[in-house]
Amino acid sequence: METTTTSAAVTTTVNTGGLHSVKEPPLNVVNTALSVMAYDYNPIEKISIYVSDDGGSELTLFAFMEAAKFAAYWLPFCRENKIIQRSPDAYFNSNYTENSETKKIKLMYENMKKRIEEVIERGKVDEDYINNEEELQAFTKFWTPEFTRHNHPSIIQVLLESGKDKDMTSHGMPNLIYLSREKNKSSPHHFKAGALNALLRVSGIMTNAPIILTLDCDMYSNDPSTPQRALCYFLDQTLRPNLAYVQFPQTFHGLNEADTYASEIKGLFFTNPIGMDGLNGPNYVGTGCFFRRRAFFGTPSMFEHPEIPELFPDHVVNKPIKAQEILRRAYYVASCNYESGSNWGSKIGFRYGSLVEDYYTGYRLQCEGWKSVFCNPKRPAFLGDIPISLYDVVSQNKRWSVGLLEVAFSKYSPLTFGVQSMGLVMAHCYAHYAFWPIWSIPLTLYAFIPQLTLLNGVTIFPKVSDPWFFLYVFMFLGAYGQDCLVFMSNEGTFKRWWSDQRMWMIRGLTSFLFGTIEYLTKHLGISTQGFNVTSKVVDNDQAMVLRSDKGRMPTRVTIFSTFLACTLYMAFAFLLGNM
Ligand SMILES: O=c1ccn([C@@H]2O[C@H](COP(=O)(O)OP(=O)(O)O[C@H]3O[C@H](CO)[C@@H](O)[C@H](O)[C@H]3O)[C@@H](O)[C@H]2O)c(=O)[nH]1
Ligand SMILES: [Mn+2]
Repeated sequence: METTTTSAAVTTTVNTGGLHSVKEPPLNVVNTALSVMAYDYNPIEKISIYVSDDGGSELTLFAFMEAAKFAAYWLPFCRENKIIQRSPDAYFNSNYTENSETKKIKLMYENMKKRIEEVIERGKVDEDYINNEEELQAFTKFWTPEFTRHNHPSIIQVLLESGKDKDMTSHGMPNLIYLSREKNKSSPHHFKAGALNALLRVSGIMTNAPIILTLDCDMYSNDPSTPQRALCYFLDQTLRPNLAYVQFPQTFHGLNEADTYASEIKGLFFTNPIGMDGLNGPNYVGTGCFFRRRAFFGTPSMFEHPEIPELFPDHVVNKPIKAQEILRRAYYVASCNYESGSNWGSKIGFRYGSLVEDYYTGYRLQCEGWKSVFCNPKRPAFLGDIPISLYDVVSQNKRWSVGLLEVAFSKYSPLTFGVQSMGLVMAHCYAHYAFWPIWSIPLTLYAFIPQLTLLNGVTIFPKVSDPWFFLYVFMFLGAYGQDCLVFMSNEGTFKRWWSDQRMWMIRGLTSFLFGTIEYLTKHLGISTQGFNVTSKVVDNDQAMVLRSDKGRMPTRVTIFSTFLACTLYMAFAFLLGNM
């Protein structure tokens, strides 16, 4: 697997928590994987797709066994018809031309979908859904009665082997590997960062491509030429050898006109990365990002040795991925205690210690002297699902808040360590995010104090006749005007800006506030909360199932009661003030 100027091996990792077949439906992950398996890349055999299933769900493995079969038809169909939209679900929902060929492939897709949905409905893979001895073995060997999500051995299944497996036109196919790392209660699993590090090692042992794309299960490829676009940067002599990653923006499909919950998060995914691109490069946002494998092993000038030579980023794998020796080693590096006492998570790989492992890893890499690039093509390279409800947005943001504060008050704080390592301006960009949650303090004060003063007859704002009033007006209009202009100049609309402002207030009074409280209680040892996966369903019935999830009710009530209390209080003050 070497890099030449014309082709490079690419590893694509698709993450699914599979934590909940309702929150992260296997069919979505399958669509994501198929969209990248169908990349326009020559030779396609150099692409390997690793699916990390952190929930260890047999349903996900089953879905991928089906997907591997369907891929043999889907890949040549896309290639021969020059299809741009290569996520089957998105393609069949678009305005495609119907003819006998598209009808045939649609029928196959529907059949696959039906089988996957039936298996999900039953909650397990029955024997009549299993096609051969090899598949049967996989299910019976791993999913024993003792198997639980939090306690199970590693599972590695090679579903497609490039070089051996061919599509219906005898053309090559990429590697497709299913991985669910070992889990047990006594070893920390480090959430997504832990899953990504296991992927980094397993892919290192099996194919060791120099370029890695990380993709979440809720984001499919929307443009088959994306790898070439990213590779242009990696092969550019002027950018090498300090370039660690090429980040594409997170873009979403299915936003309504006003983007009610401001899910687009324009500042985070568009405006700020454009600015940071003019400095050392944007922060990593967890998905749609191509990395140079070498960046995970030390600074550009100081190589950090992994434990075994097979994991060196320049190691050449010269055995087939199904070779006994390769598989044995892959299981070894996917095990729970492989990392104990090692540098994984501190000096090597994705970094541990924050719930926003993406922000933290990008930050630490840039502190080490690595650079990054923001690539924002006209046609979005990836399209993702937006959180489906206000509750989801708010709790996602609460999780981010906790993660950001973990960085803000660590020994790697952007204010201290950051300023020393990357300079004042870059450190300021990172600090801006790290301290986001403490905006809850001024926002909460702003939401309550004016009413309090109103009720008590105290004036805190200058009178219209007072010359200071103009300074106040100037600052008010200036701040909002500038924010609105920046928003609108990046393909924004006034309506969406308004939603963005509204959500900022809602976040301030809920996510940021509760995130700060959770961070404080966590650090005082009172509570230990983890990573709650954002749900990815759009189906209403399924959403209802999710809503009735018993354990989550109390947080929802407390989170919204603050906001409700504030609104009622404002209304009350308004009425009283007008009497
Ligand atoms: O223990 C875990 C938890 C999560 N995941 C996966 O991580 C991804 C991201 O989780 P999601 O619930 O979608 O989080 P979001 O808040 O929607 O994601 C944003 O924020 C995360 C934390 O900063 C980043 O990891 C994501 O890339 C970024 O899109 C998903 O594919 C999950 O399956 C795991 O593999 N293992
Ligand atoms: Mn997500």
